[in-house]
Amino acid sequence: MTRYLSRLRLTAFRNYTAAALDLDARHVVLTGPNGAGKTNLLEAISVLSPGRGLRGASFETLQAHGSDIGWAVAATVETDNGPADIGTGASPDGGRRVRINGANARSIEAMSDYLRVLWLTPAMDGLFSGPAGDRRRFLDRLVTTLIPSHSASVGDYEKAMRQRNRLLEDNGDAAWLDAIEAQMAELGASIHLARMDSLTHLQALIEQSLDDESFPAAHLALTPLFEDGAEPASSAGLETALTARWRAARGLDRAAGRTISGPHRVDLEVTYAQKAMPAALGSTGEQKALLIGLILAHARLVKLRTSITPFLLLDEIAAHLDPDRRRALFSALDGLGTQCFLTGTDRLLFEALGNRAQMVTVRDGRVSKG
Ligand SMILES: Nc1ncnc2c1ncn2[C@@H]1O[C@H](COP(=O)(O)OP(=O)(O)OP(=O)(O)O)[C@@H](O)[C@H]1O
Repeated sequence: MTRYLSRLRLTAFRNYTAAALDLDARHVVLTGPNGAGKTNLLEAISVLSPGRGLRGASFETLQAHGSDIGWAVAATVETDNGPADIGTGASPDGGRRVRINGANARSIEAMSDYLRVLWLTPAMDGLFSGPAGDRRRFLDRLVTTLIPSHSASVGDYEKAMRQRNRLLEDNGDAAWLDAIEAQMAELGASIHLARMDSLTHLQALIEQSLDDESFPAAHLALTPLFEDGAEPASSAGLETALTARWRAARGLDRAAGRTISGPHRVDLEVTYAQKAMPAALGSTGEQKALLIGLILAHARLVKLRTSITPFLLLDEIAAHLDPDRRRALFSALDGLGTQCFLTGTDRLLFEALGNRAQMVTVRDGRVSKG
């Protein structure tokens, strides 16, 4: 059976006061005017996974303005082993609560046993040639969908780095700096290796999509750029290299007020048919087609490595594609065997999906079927 969301409930989430949606296993098309709440609904699904969701927003911003009830998102996931009720929301300490089948769960990572979520949004348009941060977020998202604890490791690394920056600023104790840099190096090396491993697997699947004319991602190459020019041979080698680099850079980092180099600065070189981006980029529609090819490869990878078919959230994608590519997208989504959530302002864009999708109208933070 295809895993699917059969029910979704939003409380005090963005522009939704309270909304409930019952769904069947088909794709879900959300249509409605600008500002209706379509992306917010996708974001609600995305926060059912580790990390901060598809906008990368802090949890406070998810809270509906003017509401004194804490935000919450709950869903029922239908699986081969029966339905599972999962939910997350604001917790009094400013973090988030996680509930699975009526009990509190230790962390959001536990949710990954029930669902994995991937998305493609207009904010990812700069993935190939925009700022490095966009590619880092993509990379960490890639790893998190395969190794759910990755998101927390990145958080721990960043926390340790902030501590280091504060210690440098305060001219703190050198032994403390040694200890924090050692902790950063251990976390940084494992984060780096997980990224490289996931990227290698993704690249292999990208290359296998050769026959896909509509989404010709097969010629796309994502290659890590190393600050030192070459990748260290082992995790231990990387830890040693990072520790040495940070120790040597204390003066420079103190002057800069931040840690100038390390795994938090990694970037990817993106080429298409061996040509560098952005020169190799075609039209807006062709770029979208490449991004779709990439996300489809990502979805196949998650399915292959975790045996959990991920839910796919595609925000405003159909509008950029010509009718042939739209049809190809819909059949590619069918081929994945997952429930996909698509948004758009124009219902006609989804006509070719016929009854393979259920239509949902979104208006002023309210949802209705049909
Ligand atoms: N915390 C919040 N509380 C209340 N409203 C919010 C909150 N955060 C965002 N909004 C509002 O939610 C509305 C809907 O946003 P959303 O991005 O979901 O629209 P959309 O239907 O995807 O529109 P578009 O077609 O323009 O992309 C916006 O008007 C925004 O101001």
